[in-house]
Amino acid sequence: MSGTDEFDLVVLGAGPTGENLADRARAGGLSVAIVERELVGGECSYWACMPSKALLRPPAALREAQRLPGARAAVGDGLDADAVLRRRDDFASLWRDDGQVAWLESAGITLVRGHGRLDGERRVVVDVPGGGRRILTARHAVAVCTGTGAALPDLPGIEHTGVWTSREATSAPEAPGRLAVVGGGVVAVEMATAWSALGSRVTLLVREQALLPRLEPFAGQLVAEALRESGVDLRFGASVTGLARDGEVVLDLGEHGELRADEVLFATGRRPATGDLGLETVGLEPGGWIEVDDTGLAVGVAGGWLYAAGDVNRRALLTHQGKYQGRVFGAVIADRAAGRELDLAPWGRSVATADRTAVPQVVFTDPEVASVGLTLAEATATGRRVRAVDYRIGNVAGAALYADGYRGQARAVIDLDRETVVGATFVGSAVAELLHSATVAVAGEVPLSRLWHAVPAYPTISEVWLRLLEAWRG
Ligand SMILES: Cc1cc2nc3c(=O)[nH]c(=O)nc-3n(C[C@H](O)[C@H](O)[C@H](O)COP(=O)(O)OP(=O)(O)OC[C@H]3O[C@@H](n4cnc5c(N)ncnc54)[C@H](O)[C@@H]3O)c2cc1C
Ligand SMILES: NC(=O)c1ccc[n+]([C@@H]2O[C@H](COP(=O)([O-])OP(=O)(O)OC[C@H]3O[C@@H](n4cnc5c(N)ncnc54)[C@H](O)[C@@H]3O)[C@@H](O)[C@H]2O)c1
Repeated sequence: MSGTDEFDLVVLGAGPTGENLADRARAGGLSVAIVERELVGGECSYWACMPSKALLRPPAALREAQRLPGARAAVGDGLDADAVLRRRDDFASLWRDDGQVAWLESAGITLVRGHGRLDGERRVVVDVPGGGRRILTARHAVAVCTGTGAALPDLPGIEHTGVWTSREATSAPEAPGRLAVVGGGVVAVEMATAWSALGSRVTLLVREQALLPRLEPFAGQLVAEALRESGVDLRFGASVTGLARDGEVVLDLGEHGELRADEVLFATGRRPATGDLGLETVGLEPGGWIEVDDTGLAVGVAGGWLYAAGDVNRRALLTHQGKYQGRVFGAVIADRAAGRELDLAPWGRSVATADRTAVPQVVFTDPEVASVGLTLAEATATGRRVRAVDYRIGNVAGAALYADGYRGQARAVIDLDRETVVGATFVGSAVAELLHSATVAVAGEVPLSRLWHAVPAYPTISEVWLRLLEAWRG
């Protein structure tokens, strides 16, 4: 079967980014087709954010109750792992996308199932399930929102070993007895936390000397301390040099000997899903990240018709940031098609300014890590005159009430010339919900003189804001 269809916009990939971009372009008056080769909803819904957070939330709730005399006795110390896994399955919609397909229909977006490839300017060829091709042409634009897959290191034996990537780590039906995790980034620490709580004996193998290297150093230190206390065997400076499976997995750790485990998760970063996307037909390098300007236009492609949004452009590999780009770029595509004027000033409606200076992220470990904007090191590297102010969150009345022995740390990075907050990091229980206050301060460039008037309620953990301001004033 083959056919040609014309739409104003063709979107490749129906993850959270593609869905939002298609929705905003449709709302702006365009006809939109979206091409998806797997499940509508993308990585986030089925093998990333949703199932991982569903695995992490029950152990977090249990730990919180265990830290409170009176509640501790009521919850005991066990976790019902089967119930956690069943709830995870529900949050992954049992790996079915009917709900999201219905949403696409309600939004008036045409779904084309199959693997899509660019075929020159404003043309997409889709290999449809069951054979055959469908050709889509775009009157105005094509948006690549194809996301990423797990990046595996090039190790002897890896292709025959049956290793876990983030997909297996978020969808496994039961906890392996022994789980080795390779990597020290967000996926590694979240999944080590989850599977350790679900009953696996976890060994975390970190090539570097610290966890979460892109965040403030105290974040990785506090998470490392807590992982060790929860029984994770955390090894820094450990590199896997080869591996094999003989019933169990045998990891060669070079001079550090070998490690045996039932499964091994490689949480070693992401690679863009652009290897088989026809990028060579539009003058871009297959397999590479697609660099874009602040309106989403691909750099190096003439004619102003190719956009890329979400993970695939490498600006910020986070669902909320992909959705933000989807909202901004989808509206830009509709505005350009209609000849409407754009608002290109920093923080204008047509540019994704926040990607550069105000990206929030929560790492759902115990303790949680919530951060936004620049770390002290990043801010210093930009040439700004900055100063960090720090405070122990456990000294705030709200935190002491929240949990006995509350451990946590907060830092605000202050721009000394503008007297605004350019970055903030909170580590501790329940800090995730505190983060948006910092995001508003950073994105809004709220002067410190005004933040004094943003009074945190007593006794909440958010009083840490007051303590940070006091630390700044001295
Ligand atoms: C374990 C894990 C946990 C995470 N947790 C969080 C979290 O808590 N919070 C957070 O913000 N982020 C989290 N992330 C990151 C988040 O998953 C990504 O940032 C997000 O999924 C990116 O969305 P996207 O739409 O750009 O890409 P994706 O979600 O990867 O979607 C891309 C879609 O394109 C489709 N596709 C690819 N190529 C083609 C093609 N040629 N033709 C047709 N379709 C194609 C794919 O099938 C997929 O459906 C996590 C990531 C991992 C791995
Ligand atoms: N809660 C969240 O927001 C959340 C959760 C999970 C993932 N994510 C997103 O997904 C992205 C990917 O996460 P990730 O943890 O896979 O990547 P990452 O880039 O954060 O971390 C990768 C880690 O693997 C290590 N590594 C790389 N190659 C290696 C090798 N050959 N041997 C040993 N170690 C190696 C790196 O040093 C690093 O510590 C992140 O950028 C993050 O934004 C977000």
